[in-house]
Amino acid sequence: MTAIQISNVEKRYKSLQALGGVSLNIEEGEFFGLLGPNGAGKTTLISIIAGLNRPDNGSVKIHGHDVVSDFRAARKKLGVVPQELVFDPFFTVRETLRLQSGYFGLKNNDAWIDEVMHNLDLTNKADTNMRALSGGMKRRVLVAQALVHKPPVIVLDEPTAGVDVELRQTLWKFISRLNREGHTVVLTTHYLEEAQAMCKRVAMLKLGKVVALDSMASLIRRISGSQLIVNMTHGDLPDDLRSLITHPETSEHGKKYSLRINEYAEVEQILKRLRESGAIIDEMQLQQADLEDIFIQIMEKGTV
Ligand SMILES: Nc1ncnc2c1ncn2[C@@H]1O[C@H](COP(=O)(O)OP(=O)(O)OP(=O)(O)O)[C@@H](O)[C@H]1O
Repeated sequence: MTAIQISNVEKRYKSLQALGGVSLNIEEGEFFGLLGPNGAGKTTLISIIAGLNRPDNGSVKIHGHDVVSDFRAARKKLGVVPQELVFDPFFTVRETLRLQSGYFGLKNNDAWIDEVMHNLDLTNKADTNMRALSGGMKRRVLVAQALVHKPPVIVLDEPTAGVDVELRQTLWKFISRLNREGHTVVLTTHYLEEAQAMCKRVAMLKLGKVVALDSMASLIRRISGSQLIVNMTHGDLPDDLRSLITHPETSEHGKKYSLRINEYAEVEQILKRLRESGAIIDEMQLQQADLEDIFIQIMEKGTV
């Protein structure tokens, strides 16, 4: 079944086209990444998915329920962790989670609330007032709140922005477990390493349009080859190797270059040529292409 069906969604803020006809299908059980630079339209799309913002055109369905015409049913299937920390400061953590359960008509939800708190390392803060929590702890509650009704679809809008390593690990462990148990997860993040580690498929948005949509594996494959980074204390790159330069870098000691290589055998050839030319290599590094390289290429050139 399709977990989230986004069909030709358009959204305009006065003269600004925030979303220019976005279509995407996210299947049940996927771990999906929604990536893009600031202002690409990710949060606008998520707020439309969450039913908090209306599209000017197009539609979104969660497990077949339209987020506008069938809002209540769609909302039950969905847990959204928003980017901004907004809370009622007068309640404790447990009260906040009970209230949220009540919003979904769930009574006697304490066993699950306890489990969620335990998995997010919140148990010892259960009776603490929200206003007394640190930012990172508040973010944990925000995640817990999104999960109180065990939604089959979980959407996280930059859940790790400004949080420490410990929370990241706790959060990813729990979210991965939920994904393994069948929950669909949609994630936006500016930490591309995180997206590369977690997401099986990604969409990249630019100025409100989908500019790439593919599995992580084939996106990574699309960018050809790796790079050999050499730092030379003596000599310089021979002319016949200059066409391999991806970007010259400045180095305090000697000359530093990143060279494009398509297969490892080429490393040997390059080193041989450098030796023949009298260059002395001080430092050398082999770097695999990663999601960040692809992201930069797609955002700059529109394709890889
Ligand atoms: N309520 C609003 N009124 C007017 N313009 C808005 C509003 N919300 C968003 N925008 C604009 O719409 C565009 C898309 O914003 P959006 O927040 O969806 O991007 P984003 O991809 O989530 O960015 P970020 O990575 O910075 O969170 C931006 O140009 C933004 O300034």
